[in-house]
Amino acid sequence: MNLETLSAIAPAKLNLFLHITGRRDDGYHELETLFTFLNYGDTLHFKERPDQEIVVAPMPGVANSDNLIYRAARMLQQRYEELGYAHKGVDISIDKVLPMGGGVGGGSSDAATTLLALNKMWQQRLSLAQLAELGVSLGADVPVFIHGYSALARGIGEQLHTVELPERWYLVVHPQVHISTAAVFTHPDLIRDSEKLPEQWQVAEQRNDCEPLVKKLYSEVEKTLMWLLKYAPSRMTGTGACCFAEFENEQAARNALEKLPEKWHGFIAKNLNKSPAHTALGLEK
Ligand SMILES: C[C@](O)(CO)[C@H](O)COP(=O)(O)OP(=O)(O)OC[C@H]1O[C@@H](n2ccc(N)nc2=O)[C@H](O)[C@@H]1O
Ligand SMILES: Nc1ncnc2c1ncn2[C@@H]1O[C@H](COP(=O)(O)OP(=O)(O)OP(=O)(O)O)[C@@H](O)[C@H]1O
Repeated sequence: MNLETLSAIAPAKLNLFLHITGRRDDGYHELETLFTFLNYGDTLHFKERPDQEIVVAPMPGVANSDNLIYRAARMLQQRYEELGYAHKGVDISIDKVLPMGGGVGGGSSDAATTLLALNKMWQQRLSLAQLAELGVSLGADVPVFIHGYSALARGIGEQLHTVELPERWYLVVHPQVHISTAAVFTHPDLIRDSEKLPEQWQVAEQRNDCEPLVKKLYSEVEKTLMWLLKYAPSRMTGTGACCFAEFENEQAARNALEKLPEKWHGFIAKNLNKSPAHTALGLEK
């Protein structure tokens, strides 16, 4: 039997800005946020199995049944079953480099790459729109990773408008604190009443509405931002903890990384308008 193998990146995302414009009755927040992808992320390896099993390599700190990779694979199998399409089982291993709870969307990106890669292995039966609809129940960030292009997101992050952004270099720093997205979104002091974006806007003039609260709760995040701001314009991504500084070229970003205090972890990456997962899997919009 010919068992197919496939590897693909699950890239990090940055929220170049994040405004919270309201709260829905179900507790989810309405956002206006600008997503771009980085040429840096986890790598997932898929190998078809002769049976129907889904076997995901253990991930420290995450129970197998909670692993978004497992949940995405199982969800896709079930959808295929409902529609009467054939599918196989799969072994999935991962080279994890993205910090968990870091605000760079690692779990959502792993889930999205799993959906994209398995749908490709199983003859592309579902469209990207169908995969995004499936994926949003795994995480609010999954749709943008399925969409695969830099986007302004509205709603809870699932209404996506493709944008073309300039390519820049980023120094992304993880202050080595774990921040729960749910804890930030349920905090009474979170800013939740930002004005909607005007017709014309500039990224530099925007902000991350979670930043004041997270800086107050986690002094390491405040210290990280103060340190980065010495080198370049800087902001937090998502609900933290990672913060990023934006540079015109790679060398300037590297010069700053060389001076990074040892207690923090940092990496350099370039943003990409097309997700490198889509490039790796040969997917078009
Ligand atoms: C903050 C962002 O990272 C911005 O990209 C995302 O919106 C968060 O996406 P995510 O981690 O995939 O979020 P989910 O796993 O769907 O939700 C985690 C928790 O965050 C809260 N949440 C999330 C997204 C959103 N628009 N409003 C929310 O209030 C919910 O209370 C939820 O319990
Ligand atoms: N494959 C996975 N990779 C990472 N985290 C996972 C995975 N599966 C489940 N999780 C759980 O999801 C939590 C959030 O992970 P994630 O890395 O996506 O956070 P994040 O970067 O803050 O995301 P976001 O920017 O979307 O808020 C982790 O703490 C972990 O318990």
